[in-house]
Amino acid sequence: LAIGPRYITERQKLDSYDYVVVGGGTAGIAIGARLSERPNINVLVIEAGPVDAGDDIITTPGKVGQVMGTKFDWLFKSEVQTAANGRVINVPAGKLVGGASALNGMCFDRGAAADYDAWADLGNPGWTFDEILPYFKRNEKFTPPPKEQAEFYNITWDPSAHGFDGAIHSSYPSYMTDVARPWRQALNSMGIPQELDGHNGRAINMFWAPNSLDPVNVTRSYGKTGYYFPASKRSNFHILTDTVVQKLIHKTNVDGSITVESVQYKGGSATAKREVIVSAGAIGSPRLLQISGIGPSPLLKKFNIPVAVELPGVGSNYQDHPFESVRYTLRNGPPATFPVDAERLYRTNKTGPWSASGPTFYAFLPFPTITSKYRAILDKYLAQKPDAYLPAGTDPTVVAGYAAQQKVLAKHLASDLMGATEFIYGGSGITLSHQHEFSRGTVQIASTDVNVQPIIDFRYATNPADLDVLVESIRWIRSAYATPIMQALQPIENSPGASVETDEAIANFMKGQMTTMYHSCCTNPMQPRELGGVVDSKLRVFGTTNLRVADASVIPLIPGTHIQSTVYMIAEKAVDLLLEDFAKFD
Ligand SMILES: Cc1cc2nc3c(=O)[nH]c(=O)nc-3n(C[C@H](O)[C@H](O)[C@H](O)COP(=O)(O)OP(=O)(O)OC[C@H]3O[C@@H](n4cnc5c(N)ncnc54)[C@H](O)[C@@H]3O)c2cc1C
Repeated sequence: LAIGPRYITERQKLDSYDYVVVGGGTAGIAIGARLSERPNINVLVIEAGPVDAGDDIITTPGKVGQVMGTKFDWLFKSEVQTAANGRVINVPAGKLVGGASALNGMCFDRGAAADYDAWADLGNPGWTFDEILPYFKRNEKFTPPPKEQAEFYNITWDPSAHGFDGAIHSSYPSYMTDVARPWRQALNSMGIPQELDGHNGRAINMFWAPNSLDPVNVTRSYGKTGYYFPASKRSNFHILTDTVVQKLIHKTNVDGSITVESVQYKGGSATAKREVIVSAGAIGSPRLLQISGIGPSPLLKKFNIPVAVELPGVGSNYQDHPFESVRYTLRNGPPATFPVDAERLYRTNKTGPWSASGPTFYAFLPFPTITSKYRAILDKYLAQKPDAYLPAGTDPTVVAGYAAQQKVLAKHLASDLMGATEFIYGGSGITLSHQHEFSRGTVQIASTDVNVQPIIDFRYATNPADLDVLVESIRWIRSAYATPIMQALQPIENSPGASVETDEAIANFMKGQMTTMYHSCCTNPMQPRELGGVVDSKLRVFGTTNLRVADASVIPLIPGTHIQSTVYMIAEKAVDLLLEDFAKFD
């Protein structure tokens, strides 16, 4: 196997590999790297983007957000959001080794147990929280906060829920401000408890969660550092960078199933002896399947693509966490802190604001905590005809899948064990985001050319039940600011403003604001085929013999959390599923 540098040119490529992974992003690089830990396996990862050169905008925590819009971003844009005031929304997506893990805000939390139990409820054995916890832990290398920091902020954690020798560092930044203390106290005064740890299945109420942060170098921990670096030293791990996969080439078997024979890219192709894994992300994976003839036949026929496997679910079920902000001025708030000399502090001793990225303190509130109207809203939602707000002409299997999701979602949302809305306090206001939107979007090719961006339609707020949840969430924020603790800060609501009072006015405000929290997922749902599923519970694409998908696209229901650690968990579990079948292909 041994050939020179691990990131290779077309000429150095082997004739075939045990596994070919399409997309070296968050999930893909993890899968490729983990497989290569077995010396008897060789693996090729093909990534559209480069290996970054340790660019400051990627590695420095305080610079999060600055990679968007650069050469490391696919620069996608959404369709006009007709139900959300006709806006076009940027949809950033990583185009480099490590994918979105190099772009993201470094929040490293998990969903509540109910979020994943809901996946199992949809017909996916093996995916309850208890069953997937080992894979979350396998990915994580947790460093608890120092004692003084933990005591000052009351940061608590449950050691049994963390991994300590995984690939991705999780830790707390040394730089924190105390601006959220009154908020925490106010929520406590409303009877909302602080959980021991969001990582242990109780990512509800209030809790602390770490960032994907290397505590020694105080830099981003991501796909490149955690998985690519160790793998690149192994002779059985190869990667083709700056290489966009155009198509999966397959043959049809006597039973009608297909076998992928090779993976085609500009100037060449690669062959897998065992399996091909598509990990091109929530936009890239359905695009590649559709171009390759795996998808809804009406769409494929529109582009004269022969239908290899009729799978109406490919590109359906698109979910995200739309977010909005409510802005306040605090007339008696804490004095503003000026991050003087942030650059010098970071460069000299890795302290100061540049050493910190995303939030670490969260409130994910169950629906019954947010509103006493939760039952009425859920009943109204359950009474909807399943296809009432899906795109016209949605395939009956996809409608059946949505009907199953309606029941599962409503059951869990009625409990105290699933977060319905996330609230992040930032001093001058609250960011709130709907964790389980009822609307469903689509991702559909616009061309047979993989370099043409597909039609990305969130379809935000197309289901009016989403607005019911958001209106109640705004009302809840107002009730939190009405507590004596928050009133002592003398808040004035600037936006939407106290005059925006009726349900209709609040809903209108939301429609004009909602935008992506960058959690695109669910476009190749893991669900039974008769429910519009694309992969089974072992991530095998229905109707194929050697093709799996493993990335954010296989999530059936978006969990109430920032989703990167969930994607890493999927990748870690995918490796075990692949290895279970390793011998089958001998
Ligand atoms: C700006 C931003 C901020 C975020 N913030 C957070 C956060 O703070 N916390 C959190 O938990 N989550 C966050 N997320 C979400 C999380 O990072 C992503 O959901 C997750 O990383 C997606 O992983 P993935 O493997 O599905 O896709 P990706 O990581 O996007 O990987 C897909 C890879 O496939 C490659 N690819 C696509 N098509 C092809 C092709 N045809 N040929 C070859 N390669 C291809 C891409 O270039 C990419 O590298 C954020 C996401 C973004 C974009």
